[in-house]
Amino acid sequence: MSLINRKLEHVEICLYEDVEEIVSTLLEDVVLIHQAIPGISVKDIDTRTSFLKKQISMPLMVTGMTGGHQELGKINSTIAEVVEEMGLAMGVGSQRVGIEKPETAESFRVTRKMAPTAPLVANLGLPQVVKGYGIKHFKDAVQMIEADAIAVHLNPAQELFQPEGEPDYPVSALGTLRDISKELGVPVIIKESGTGISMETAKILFDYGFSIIDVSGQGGTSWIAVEAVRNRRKGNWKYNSSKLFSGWGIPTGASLIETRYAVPDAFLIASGGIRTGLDVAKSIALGANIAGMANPVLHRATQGKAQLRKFFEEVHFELKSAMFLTGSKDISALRRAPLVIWGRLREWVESRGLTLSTYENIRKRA
Ligand SMILES: CC(C)CCOP(=O)(O)OP(=O)(O)O
Ligand SMILES: [Mg+2]
Repeated sequence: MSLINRKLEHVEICLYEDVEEIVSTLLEDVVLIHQAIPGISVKDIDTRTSFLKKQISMPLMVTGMTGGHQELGKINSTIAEVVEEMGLAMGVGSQRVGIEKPETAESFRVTRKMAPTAPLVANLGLPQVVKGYGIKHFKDAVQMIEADAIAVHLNPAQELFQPEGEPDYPVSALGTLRDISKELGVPVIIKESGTGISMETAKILFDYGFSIIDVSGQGGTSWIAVEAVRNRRKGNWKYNSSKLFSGWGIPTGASLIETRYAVPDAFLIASGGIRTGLDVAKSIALGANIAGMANPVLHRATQGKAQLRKFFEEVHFELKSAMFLTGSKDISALRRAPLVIWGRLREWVESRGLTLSTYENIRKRA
């Protein structure tokens, strides 16, 4: 029962405890340049793009959050219905519980039932590959939601501070995952979980053949902070240390630049603290192919479909607003939109030995 309880506890903590925005994404240090003659009309703006060989209405996916209990299945169902209606993409939470507790698989399966055509992303953790998960587990997870891809989550910081965590992350697991991916039939996405991907790690992922990367940086939900709450509730000795590390990780804006710099041809998903359509626009201009949101969607989903629909409509308007005011008629134009990187994000880039002029060329070719 502890695995299922952890799934329920994670969602309850993300909804009701203070575990977000411990530090900034540094996206506030990205300024899209205003153009007083945009040269286009808002009505002509095209926000569509493609993801996993399907077209989506704007470069946004709901990144994997939950599943593993009937109540969590209701959340997946609500999100999936609105995602399908609005032409977006969606991931599910770790399906380890759906495999180890088959009675909970319906809480994942409902996602494809409610989103028959949307791009859907399955989810398993690299710790499970270390623990022996093989091609059958991966095929089961993909089949469970008829997924278009599977995200393999990297969560070493969360596992380290989780009371029952499994902080084992040998590089050899990537070799095992590469072998699995060759037989799987759908692409493997590598996603972090709120602490970001560095340029060193991006290079290792690329060397092992993984080039669809969700950076999931710091600035949104801190999963170390989530486990700190669990430690507090359980009186676990790790509590103080997990509080100390709650802001650990690479801010999303910095992780996006590092990953794009390291792997210029990767398909990049920018998640971790993406809260508005302006964040989405900045992420695309900075080099992401699409953006990802989780916790803000979870909050609206628990308020009902109408609230979630209204939220996505606001995000779409904010994205179109940034595109109009930068004179970007479509997503490929937005990717080349002039921008300034200043403040701490500029300091981060320079102290990591990256040159902004080189980055400018890289981000525009993506
Ligand atoms: C992926 C992470 C952000 C949330 C789930 O962490 P977890 O260790 O509970 O996931 P598992 O059920 O796969 O162990
Ligand atoms: Mg785990």
